[in-house]
Amino acid sequence: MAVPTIALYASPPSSVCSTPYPCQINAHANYDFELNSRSSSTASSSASSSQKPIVGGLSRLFSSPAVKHASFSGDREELGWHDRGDELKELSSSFCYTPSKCLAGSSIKRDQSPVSVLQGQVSCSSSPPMRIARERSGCDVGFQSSIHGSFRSGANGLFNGFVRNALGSCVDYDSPSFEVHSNGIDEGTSSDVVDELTFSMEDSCVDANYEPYAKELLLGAQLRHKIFCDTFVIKAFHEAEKAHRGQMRASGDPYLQHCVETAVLLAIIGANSTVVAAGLLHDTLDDSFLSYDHIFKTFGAGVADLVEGVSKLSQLSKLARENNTASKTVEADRLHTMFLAMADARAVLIKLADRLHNMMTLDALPLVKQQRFAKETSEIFAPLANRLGISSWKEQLENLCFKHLNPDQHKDLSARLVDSFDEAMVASAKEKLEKALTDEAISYDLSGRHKSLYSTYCKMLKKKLNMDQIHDIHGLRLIVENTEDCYRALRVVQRLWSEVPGKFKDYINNPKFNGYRSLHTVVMGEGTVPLEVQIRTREMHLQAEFGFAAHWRYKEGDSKHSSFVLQMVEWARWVITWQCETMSKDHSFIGCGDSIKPPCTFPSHSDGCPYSYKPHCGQDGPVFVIMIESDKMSVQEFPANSTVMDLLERAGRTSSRWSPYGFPVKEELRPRLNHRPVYDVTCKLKMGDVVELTPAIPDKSLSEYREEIQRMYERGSAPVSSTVPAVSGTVGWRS
Ligand SMILES: Nc1nc2c(ncn2[C@@H]2O[C@H](COP(=O)(O)OP(=O)(O)OP(=O)(O)O)[C@@H](O)[C@H]2O)c(=O)[nH]1
Ligand SMILES: Nc1ncnc2c1ncn2[C@@H]1O[C@H](COP(=O)(O)OP(=O)(O)OP(=O)(O)O)[C@@H](O)[C@H]1O
Repeated sequence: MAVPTIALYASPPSSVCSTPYPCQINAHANYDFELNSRSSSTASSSASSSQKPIVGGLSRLFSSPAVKHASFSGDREELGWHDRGDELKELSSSFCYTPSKCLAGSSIKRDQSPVSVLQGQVSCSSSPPMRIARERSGCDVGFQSSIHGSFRSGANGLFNGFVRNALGSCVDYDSPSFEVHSNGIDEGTSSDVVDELTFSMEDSCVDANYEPYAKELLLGAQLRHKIFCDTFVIKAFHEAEKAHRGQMRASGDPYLQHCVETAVLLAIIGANSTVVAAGLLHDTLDDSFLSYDHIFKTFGAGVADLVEGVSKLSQLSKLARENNTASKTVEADRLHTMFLAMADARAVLIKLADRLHNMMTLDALPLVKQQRFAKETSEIFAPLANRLGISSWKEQLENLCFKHLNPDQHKDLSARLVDSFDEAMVASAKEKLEKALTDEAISYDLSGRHKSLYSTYCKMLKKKLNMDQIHDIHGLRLIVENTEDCYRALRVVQRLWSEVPGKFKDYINNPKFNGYRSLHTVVMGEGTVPLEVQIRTREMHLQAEFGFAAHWRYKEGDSKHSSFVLQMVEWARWVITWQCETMSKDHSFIGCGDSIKPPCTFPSHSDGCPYSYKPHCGQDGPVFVIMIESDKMSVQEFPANSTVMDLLERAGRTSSRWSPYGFPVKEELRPRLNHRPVYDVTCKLKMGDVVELTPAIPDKSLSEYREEIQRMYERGSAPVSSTVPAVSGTVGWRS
């Protein structure tokens, strides 16, 4: 059995720097279980000699006294981490059976699907590259103007707000992420922002006065992805280094390492330099002296807003974690929606990367915290990654949660999957199919994946199957040009291998109720291992990724979502896919990415498709607000344009402390909106607002409180205890 190798070390540094494709970097099969430890020796031996010392060197340097311990924990998520070589393998769950083919140079064309970028799948096509007739500039202009037009036309709608946020990721569509100008800003950034920046090349100098560990971190990142050679990103590294200097994580490692790993995760899925820079700075607002204004002045609104967005998401996540909100299905769903709606979709992406790295390094924390984070991750962040279509992150998050929450099952299934997983078989099946398709002159895009440990576990549970009955642990997906080619390709598959009886499904002639179309068959590959082959056109594939038949909805099952939620998720997913695919483009691969690119208009249904829905830009979606009452948090849904008064009325209806008319019985019970007192209860609620309803002082505590004050005065001391807040008259504790 072939043993996977460490993803990030599989390609020589030069190729990593020049080809920022996930598939090229992730030349491995990543199983987040025992396979990792079994593969570690192979992994390290396959690492290039110039890379190996980085891990060793870092570990050495991290213990250097040069790294000072900060007086505060530094990590807002209370997470510790440590540098473990094998954890780096978890940076992607994708694998490439024949990575060299992807890199084989200009003679071999490669179609990189945007979807597969995010799914971490590999798609290499050989014989004639598929092309979509798409006038690049015309298409982009159409796309941009149509979106601009739509969100401007209904500025009041919440959905429009979301669209505007989402659009933030699209407006620099054509900016080449690696072209850096003297001001350090990506092309495509508006000139007025550029004018405001205080960036200088000197600041970005790699030879800045870094501690050795920081230098190594930067170098290590540069070896893994060329975006870290971008001066704008280096500048962000520089700021992050300054901001977090001396801070340590619970593991004793420098805090900066977490920032770099978060940014590397983003770079690997194709995020541009703005997002990667924000990834480096993502904790600076909360955990350092840096202010929004400073980030704004130094990096522009693009980065500053993203960092602020991540900070807000972190606060919500903390609130939810402390209140165990995510465990309630309805509220968890509202939280997902809120996350997507209140922030630029890219801020969610950064938060996910931050959480993924934290999950990878969870072992440094006490068990109880490990459990708490794993639980929240499984309830909030893995589903979010699923909704955004970032399958490789979703799988890693799920596998890590599984490991922490169900260690016995995890261990057991890991051991069994190690024996059943046969990467070599899939690699040779893929090669064989490629050759046969080329002989038949069928244009194709072929990708492969192995089912993740957790997905296998869930399928076994859900369908009450044992492992031998799961037929899609190994799978190939073939995307061809038209329906006729689907059937031609099917015949090729049937000629090559024998089919498992009863497993053929023709969802092209008989689409599923949700519109999903594809041919499925299971064949016996070489040996006794079944191999699932899915065959579809690009159009069918887009339908299976966006909109009605989207994979995230298929995976979530029968959940009933409002059309607002559905649209929001699809928008976010589309925006991120578009952005990452665009940024992952490498100009040396002609035609790459053009085959299964997200469509210029959203969503991607064919004309007249009954399942298609269009974003209703004038639609006012609901608002989700966090309400904290008597120390209990809930996520409440309100119609668009609701006010604080509406919230008070709703709270009043369920609280004995309120008058039958929905007004507070006691005047002092004033709400606080985002930590500030509300003076005007007619102010509108916004997505993600946090409203605290100051609890009434129970008579008992009030009298205790008075007694304590009395005692203090009797003792001649003022009430300075932090547990005894200052009072004004006889009213509440807070204004
Ligand atoms: N996006 C999307 N993918 C789907 C949908 N239905 C099926 N699939 C994909 O197709 C695969 C196989 O689906 P089916 O052939 O219907 O298989 P099944 O009935 O679930 O049976 P098993 O494969 O044995 O579990 C799934 O594992 C998914 O990857 C759908 O509605 N949307
Ligand atoms: N045969 C296949 N070839 C390539 N990719 C696949 C194949 N089957 C599923 N995928 C993709 O792999 C990712 C992980 O899917 P996963 O294995 O968890 O579920 P699934 O196979 O789609 O569904 P289920 O578990 O219900 O069978 C998804 O992005 C999915 O679209």
